[in-house]
Amino acid sequence: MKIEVKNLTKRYKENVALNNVSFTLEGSKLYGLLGRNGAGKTTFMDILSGNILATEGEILIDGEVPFDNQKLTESVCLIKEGDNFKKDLKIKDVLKIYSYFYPNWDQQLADELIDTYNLNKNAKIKALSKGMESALGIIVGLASKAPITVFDEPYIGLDAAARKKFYELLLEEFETDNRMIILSTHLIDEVSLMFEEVLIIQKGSLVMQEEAEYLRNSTCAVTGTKEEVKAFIQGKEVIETKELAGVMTAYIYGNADDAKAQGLRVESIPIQDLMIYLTEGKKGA
Ligand SMILES: Nc1ncnc2c1ncn2[C@@H]1O[C@H](COP(=O)(O)OP(=O)(O)OP(=O)(O)O)[C@@H](O)[C@H]1O
Repeated sequence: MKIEVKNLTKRYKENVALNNVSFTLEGSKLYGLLGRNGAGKTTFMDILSGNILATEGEILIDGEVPFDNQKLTESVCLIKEGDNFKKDLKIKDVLKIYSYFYPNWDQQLADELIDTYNLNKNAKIKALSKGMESALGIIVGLASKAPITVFDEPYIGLDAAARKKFYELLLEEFETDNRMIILSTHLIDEVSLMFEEVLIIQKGSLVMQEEAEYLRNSTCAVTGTKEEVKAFIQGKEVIETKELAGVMTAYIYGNADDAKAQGLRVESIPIQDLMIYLTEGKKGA
């Protein structure tokens, strides 16, 4: 499916959550939607899911506006950080409701995942721990088989092992199904290797949209003595430098194969560090 975001603005009174943002997402990819607190990520996901209206501009899904459009809302499954389900329902009721709503619902997958996450189908939502409720969100999101599935920080309260399971499930999903998944997360280091494309939003504006592979190949971190690194980065496009006890690391754009020949250590830059740099507006050396 194709999502076209055109000059999208959302204002809450004087608060501008999204400011004239435009971009396109297309095909079955795992998108990472990143940004600091309050950047506008959730607002974008709410408009995409047809939950709220834009103030100006629009989002088109395969050419149509999602608000009040049942065909499209059946194609988009948004799982939020919490409060996805009514507290008085039982897990089995939640599964039934979602199975009616999503035409591609996969009951077998839902049942398998209920076992995987050790949930009791007869338990009420209000009796679940935070982690259990998050697990149910993940189960519903995956079993919905919605062509566009959006996870907004879906794992509050989930421990590291349960999160790892979620990442494995996401990857399995990609091997077997054609669907676009948008994952918004602050745990970037845990998932960045899975992203195929990364979007970074800062204060309501898009500051970067790039293929993750390109990011990995077009930037690098070079480490060595302060003198060596300073000499090496002369004339290069530097993102950031860090120095500790005479050892310097420079994040630069471009290929640094020649740095290895000079005895410098060359590594890739964690996407999390790029995000912090881009959203803090730090200057390079
Ligand atoms: N219902 C609302 N009423 C007023 N302001 C709102 C509302 N929802 C969001 N905002 C504001 O819009 C801006 C963007 O919020 P949003 O929740 O989209 O950010 P976010 O990137 O999802 O943040 P986080 O990573 O903390 O979840 C913030 O300044 C927020 O205070």
